[in-house]
Amino acid sequence: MSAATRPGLRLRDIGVTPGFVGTLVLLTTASQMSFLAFLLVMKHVSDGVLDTHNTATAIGFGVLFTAVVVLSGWYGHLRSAMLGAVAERIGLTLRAEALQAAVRNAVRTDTTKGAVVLREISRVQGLFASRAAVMFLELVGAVVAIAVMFGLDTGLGLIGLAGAAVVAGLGVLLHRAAGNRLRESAEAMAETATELSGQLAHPDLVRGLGLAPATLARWQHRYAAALGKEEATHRRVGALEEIEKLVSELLQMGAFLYVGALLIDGSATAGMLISVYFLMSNALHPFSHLTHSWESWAGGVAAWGRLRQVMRRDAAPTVLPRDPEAPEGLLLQDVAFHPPGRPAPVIGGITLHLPPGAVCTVEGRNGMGKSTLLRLTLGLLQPTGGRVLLDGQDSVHCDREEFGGRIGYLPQDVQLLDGDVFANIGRGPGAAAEAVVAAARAAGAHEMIGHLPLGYQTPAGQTSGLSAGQRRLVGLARALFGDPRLLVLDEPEVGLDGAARAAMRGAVERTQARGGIVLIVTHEPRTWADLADLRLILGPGGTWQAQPQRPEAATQESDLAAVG
Ligand SMILES: Nc1ncnc2c1ncn2[C@@H]1O[C@H](COP(=O)(O)OP(=O)(O)OP(=O)(O)O)[C@@H](O)[C@H]1O
Repeated sequence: MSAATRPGLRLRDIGVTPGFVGTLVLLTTASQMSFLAFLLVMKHVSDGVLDTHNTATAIGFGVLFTAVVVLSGWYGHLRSAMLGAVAERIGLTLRAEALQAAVRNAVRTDTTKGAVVLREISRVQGLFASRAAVMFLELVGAVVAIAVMFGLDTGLGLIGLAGAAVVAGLGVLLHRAAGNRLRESAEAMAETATELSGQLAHPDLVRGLGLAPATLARWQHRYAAALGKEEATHRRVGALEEIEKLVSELLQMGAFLYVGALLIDGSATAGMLISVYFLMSNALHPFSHLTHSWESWAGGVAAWGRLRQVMRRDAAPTVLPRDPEAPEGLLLQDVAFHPPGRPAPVIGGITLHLPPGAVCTVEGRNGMGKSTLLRLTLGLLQPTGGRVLLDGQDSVHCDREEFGGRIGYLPQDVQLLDGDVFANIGRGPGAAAEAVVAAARAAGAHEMIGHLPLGYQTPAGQTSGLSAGQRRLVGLARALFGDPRLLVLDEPEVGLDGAARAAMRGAVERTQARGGIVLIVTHEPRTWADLADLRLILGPGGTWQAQPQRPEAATQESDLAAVG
């Protein structure tokens, strides 16, 4: 079955609708028009005032000027508020969805992309928050200003046009000078910081093996190189920015002098002389603003593209209804996993039915695909062929929250999340206390937790002082929380003492007795031999073999397993 996905992230999902863009264009045009009206009125009125010395007209002119400034400010405020709302919406809605896609991406590719996705979201937010997204609209103002300059005098229009071309050209130069260097050096710096924090996450190893000086030296060397590159680029960009500013001012002054000459010549008015300064500024500044915000604009657009890609490729799969024909329990129907580029599949078309109350051990040498099979069963990995159904519900095309509630999973490397022991067992801080304690008791962890300094309130994250065995027991309690229908244990016996092993066995027995299904990856099949109904043995190249352990169970439940 192919993974049906949503059409992907669109601009309208974050509120950038045609209506939104239209309103932005209208506000920008209105602001430009009011500026233009102001200029024309100012020109005529000031020429009149100079001739007639009429104070009332001068006051009227002042009032008009204030009104236009207030109006433009109001338009600007409205526009900022609209853009701010988009930035906020990106933070509120996109973050959750994009992070879920990042988690799916991380599970699929075995990488940690969450932090990268967060950075991409911040970049897109920055695009709107910094107004860089609407810098292009400001170009309308430049076109209008140049057109008015042509209307006043062809020579003046040419000065405006040439000035805009020079500033835009300098912008291109500026962009070339910065090129990808700023982004590259920022990425190099982020990479070195990530690498360092990755190494510092294993302080015992780094200190114990005396790796600290080498680690720091390597980091310092790479960091200094990235910093040097960034500073050189900043210096170059800074110099070009200064040149651009100077050229803009010279051009403005040039236009002023040109109209001054026309005035002396009698072919221009004083009003025109005053207007020309504002007109030049309107003709040049949008280009220079665009240049200065180019990095954040280009960065934001590229980040948007990458975000769309992640969200399209790792969009939430569509939820399929339960298959009414499917039998109760866990059904693996011709499940295969053949990653591209590999000569043979990791999992080669397993068909298996485990009815309620069945225990199955999964065996095989290192690298034979045991963990991959568990991930396929849990729906964390999309099979390249076949499907997995738990009580008729597809494990990939499901409501993850609902499906996750029916699953208990104890991975090989137990990761406890930030928060206390209670929140970890209860899969969140709002769980019912009785259910959390019941799960802890079932895992044989209740007493151990009682002896912790803060009991169930003991922090359980990475920095907690829980031992590896204690973490495993808390992990088992989390797996048993809510009496899951399917309990999946990845090498559960590793690193546990006698009492903890007994608790683990007890948990399997109780799950079996209440009609749950248990899947155990193990390198010690004998530990589970008396409980297992079925042994699934994985071999190289996706080969597999299913051996029923209890003939009576196999005959009673004729479809306990199909043998491949
Ligand atoms: N998403 C994936 N893409 C490509 N290859 C993968 C993917 N997931 C697993 N594999 C490959 O499948 C093989 C089996 O890995 P898996 O972790 O399932 O083995 P295992 O039997 O659990 O090993 P061990 O006993 O050492 O834990 C490995 O070679 C691994 O690289």
